[in-house]
Amino acid sequence: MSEQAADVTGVDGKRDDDYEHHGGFPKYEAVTPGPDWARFVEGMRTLQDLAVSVDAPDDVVAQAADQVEKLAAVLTPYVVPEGRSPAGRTIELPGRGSLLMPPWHIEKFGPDGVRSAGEFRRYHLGGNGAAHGGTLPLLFDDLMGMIVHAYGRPISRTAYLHVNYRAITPLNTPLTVEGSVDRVEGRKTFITAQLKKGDTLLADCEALMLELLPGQP
Ligand SMILES: CCCCCCCCCC(=O)SCCNC(=O)CCNC(=O)[C@H](O)C(C)(C)COP(=O)(O)OP(=O)(O)OC[C@H]1O[C@@H](n2cnc3c(N)ncnc32)[C@H](O)[C@@H]1OP(=O)(O)O
Repeated sequence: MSEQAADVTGVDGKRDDDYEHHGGFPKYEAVTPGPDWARFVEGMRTLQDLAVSVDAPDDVVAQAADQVEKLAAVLTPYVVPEGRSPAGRTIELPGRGSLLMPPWHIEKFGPDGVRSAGEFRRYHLGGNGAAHGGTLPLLFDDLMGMIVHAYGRPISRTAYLHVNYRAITPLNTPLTVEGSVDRVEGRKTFITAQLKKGDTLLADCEALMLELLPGQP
């Protein structure tokens, strides 16, 4: 696995030193994992979709449970501390290679904003074919973290995230989410973002990201 430091020099000229010393955050570095990581993550996503959508006979469920337990036993010896797994740090993969994140890919990343595109899958189902309402704040919150980082602001945490649900968010349909910094006031970064299907607004979001003080978790 090769590692490279993320470029954390932003529009206000803040460099790695500033980045590393704000808050109690570990430094995350982008990685390019081995060739099977992408296949592993996509396979796990398929399993997540299946785990929430099958109604299989007991003997089939028993077989699946046996195999899942074997797989967990294979992986357990390799658990590492936060920030050391490729999950969440593999920029080129959907959801940065993290199962927590919807499998969306970054299309634009810079001080003028971040845009990401993808689909919600069966795993994200809420009811009646629509994405679960809780998946949208997850998508927006992760986007806010990327926006504040791409803008060159120091490590910040979400103080509030206000989501307006404007229309049903469908599954298995190409969507985009995009946002940018509106204004900065001291420690506060105000950001707005929109989730769209084509030109149709599905949801919009306003967030306050607060720069962490030294030592804040
Ligand atoms: C590559 C790696 C990139 C990593 C990016 C990470 C992104 C992570 C995004 C997240 O999801 S973080 C997880 C969700 N957020 C949290 O768990 C945060 C929990 N809350 C806290 O830790 C503290 O409340 C927080 C650090 C956000 C603020 O605590 P402080 O004690 O430093 O702030 P304080 O209460 O003194 O408020 C500072 C200012 O912000 C204002 N403020 C704080 N919370 C507010 C709020 N909720 N609404 C409006 N204003 C708020 C507050 O009024 C005040 O305004 P003024 O300076 O004008 O007086």
